[in-house]
Amino acid sequence: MLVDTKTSTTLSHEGQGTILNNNKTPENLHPFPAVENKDEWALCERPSRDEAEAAVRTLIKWIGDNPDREGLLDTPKRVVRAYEDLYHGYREDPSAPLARTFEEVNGYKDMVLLRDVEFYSACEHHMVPFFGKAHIAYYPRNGVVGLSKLARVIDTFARRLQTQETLTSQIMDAIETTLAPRGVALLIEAEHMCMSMRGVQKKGVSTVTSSFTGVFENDIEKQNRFMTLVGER
Ligand SMILES: Nc1nc2c(ncn2[C@@H]2O[C@H](COP(=O)(O)OP(=O)(O)OP(=O)(O)O)[C@@H](O)[C@H]2O)c(=O)[nH]1
Repeated sequence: MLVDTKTSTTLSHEGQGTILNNNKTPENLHPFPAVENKDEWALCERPSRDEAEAAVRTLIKWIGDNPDREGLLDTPKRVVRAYEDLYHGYREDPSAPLARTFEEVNGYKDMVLLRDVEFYSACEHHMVPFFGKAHIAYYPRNGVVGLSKLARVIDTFARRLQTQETLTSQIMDAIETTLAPRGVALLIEAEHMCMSMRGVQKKGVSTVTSSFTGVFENDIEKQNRFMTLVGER
């Protein structure tokens, strides 16, 4: 939640109480914290669009090109617009898509599994893409959630600077705390371009992360069933 007066800004977010009194207007601040559970997120002040475009011009010069040549003249504007799209997760509340559940599902209590949810993210070390598929399952407790909403939660976290491990934990935490199902299973497989197009240059490496809670953690048969269904093609 963001509360503002013209003279002082107070920000708070579920589990992340931080007060900021610095005479900033809301436009100067990101609505959701980039850093979970740390006071550092209060430092996430948003520069102006002009400042962001100037930074892109600087990077163009840094790589050795001329930002004033015709082909690059509008590039800073395009890059800043593209960043708004690529990193839209910073402007979204990850718990919002899960707020609405459907309770009348004719007593359905078995596993709900979404396989092959495509996602695109960027690693926080090099700001280079990593992308792949997430497989997510849960056992309902008090109803089910719209299928697209799970994919939205994945995207909200993916569209921030990430590590694959943090992405995995954040998706799990959001589903656990908002939906409180009987258990969640999540497996993410991804290729990191920072390993293939630069640096060590190993193409086709698939990094796999996983997380299990509730019945998936305690009942190995349920966990195995999830893994089998994810592996079956
Ligand atoms: N654990 C983890 N590491 C990642 C992820 N994305 C990128 N990395 C790694 O982050 C590391 C950063 O290492 P540094 O030594 O600080 O950076 P670097 O000199 O650019 O490293 P190289 O990639 O080896 O050239 C690299 O080993 C990347 O492969 C991720 O999602 N999870």
